[in-house]
Amino acid sequence: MSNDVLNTLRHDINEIDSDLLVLLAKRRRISHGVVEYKIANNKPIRDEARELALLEKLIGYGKSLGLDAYYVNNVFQTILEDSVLHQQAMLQKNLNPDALSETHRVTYLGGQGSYSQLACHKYFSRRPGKLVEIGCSSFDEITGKVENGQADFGLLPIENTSSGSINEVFDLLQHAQVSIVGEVTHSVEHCLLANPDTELSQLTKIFAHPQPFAQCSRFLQGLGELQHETCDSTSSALQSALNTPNSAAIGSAQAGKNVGLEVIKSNLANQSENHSRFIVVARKPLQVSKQIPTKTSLIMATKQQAGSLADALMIFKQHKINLVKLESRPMPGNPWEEVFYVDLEANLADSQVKNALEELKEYTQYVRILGCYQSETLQAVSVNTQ
Ligand SMILES: O=C(O)C(=O)C[C@]1(C(=O)O)C=C[C@@H](O)C=C1
Repeated sequence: MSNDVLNTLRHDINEIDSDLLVLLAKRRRISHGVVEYKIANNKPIRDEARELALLEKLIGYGKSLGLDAYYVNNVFQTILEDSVLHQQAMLQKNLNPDALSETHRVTYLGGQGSYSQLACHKYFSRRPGKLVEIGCSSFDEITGKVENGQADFGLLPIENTSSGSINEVFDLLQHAQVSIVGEVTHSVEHCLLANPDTELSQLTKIFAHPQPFAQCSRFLQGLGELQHETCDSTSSALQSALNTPNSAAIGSAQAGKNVGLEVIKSNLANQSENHSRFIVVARKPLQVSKQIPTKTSLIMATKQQAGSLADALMIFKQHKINLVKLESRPMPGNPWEEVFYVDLEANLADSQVKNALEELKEYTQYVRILGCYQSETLQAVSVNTQ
C-alpha cells in the first residue's frame, strides 16, 4: 500500500471523526432542550427506561452493521453519562442562579498537572463560565480562601480507592466554615517521573505528596531502600525531582511533561483501578433539586451511653435512608471520643431526612450538616451485551 493510499484513508477517517463531533455537539444541544422540558414539568432528569430502550435499539442496529454490543454499549454509556451530568448541572444552575456566577474562582491543591487540577477541569467543564484557578499548598489554605471570599469554590480530595479516606480533610471539615456543594471522581494514574536519561537503578530519593506514597506503597517497597521526602503537593514534588539528581517524583504523566520530567515507570498504584473522590466546597449551601440523585453529608457526635451509635444508625434505617459512607474521626480536644462523618443517599429537603434528623437529637451531642449536593457517581443502566 502506497503512502498516498494511507493518507487518503486517514483523510477519510479525519472527515468521519469531524462529522461525529458535529453530531455529538448537536446531540448535547438537544439534550439541553429536553432538560428545559423536565424543569417545566418537574420530571426526573434520569429516565433509565428510556436509556435502556435506546441502548437495546442501538446494540441491535450496531450488530446489523458489524459492531459488537460491548463496543456500542461502551460508546453510548459515555454519551449518556455526559448527557445526564450536563442536564443535572443545568438544572442546578437554574435552581441556584446567584450561586453559579459567570466566573468561578476555584482553589485546589498544587498547580499545573496536579490531579486536583484535572478533577477541577472535569467538574467545571459541565458548568459554563470563566474558570480562575488558584493553586494552594495545603488543604487549610484551600478552605481559608473560600471562607474569606478570595475564592468561590474549593476542591478537596476526600477519599481514594487505594489509600482510603483522607483523614486530614475529614478533620478540616469539622471546623471549616464551608458547605459541600458538589463532588467529582477522577482516575489517578501514578507514574514515576525523573529527569531525562535517569535509570530506575540510579535513584536514591523519591519526592511525593503523602497520598501517592500511600497509594503506591507496594511498588515503593519493591524499590528497596530509597529516601522518601514528603511534599505538600504533587507539583512541589515534581519541582524537587527536577532540581535533584538521581531522584524521581510520583505524579501524572501530564504533570511530568509540563515540567520536563519523563515517565520511567507507570501504573504504580496498589489498586489497578485507582480513583480519587473530591468534594467541592463553597461558603453557602446550594439548593438541590429533587429531580436528581443527591447526597447529604453530615458530622455527628453520639452521646456517651452504650449503643448510641447503633441507635442513631437505626434511625436512618427506619426512615429508609441509605448510608453510603460512615467514617469515624477523633473529636477535636477529646481524642478518646469520636465523631462520625456520614454520607446519606438523600436530599436534605426530603421530609424523611428532616424527621430522621429530628429523632437523631435523642442519641447525639450534635449533628452538623456539611452539605447537600448533586451525586456525580452515576449508575449506568445494565443492558445485555451478549
Ligand atoms: O430522553 C430523555 O429523557 C433525555 O433526557 C435524553 C437522555 C439522552 O441523553 O439520551 C438523557 C438522560 C435520560 O436519562 C435519558 C436520555
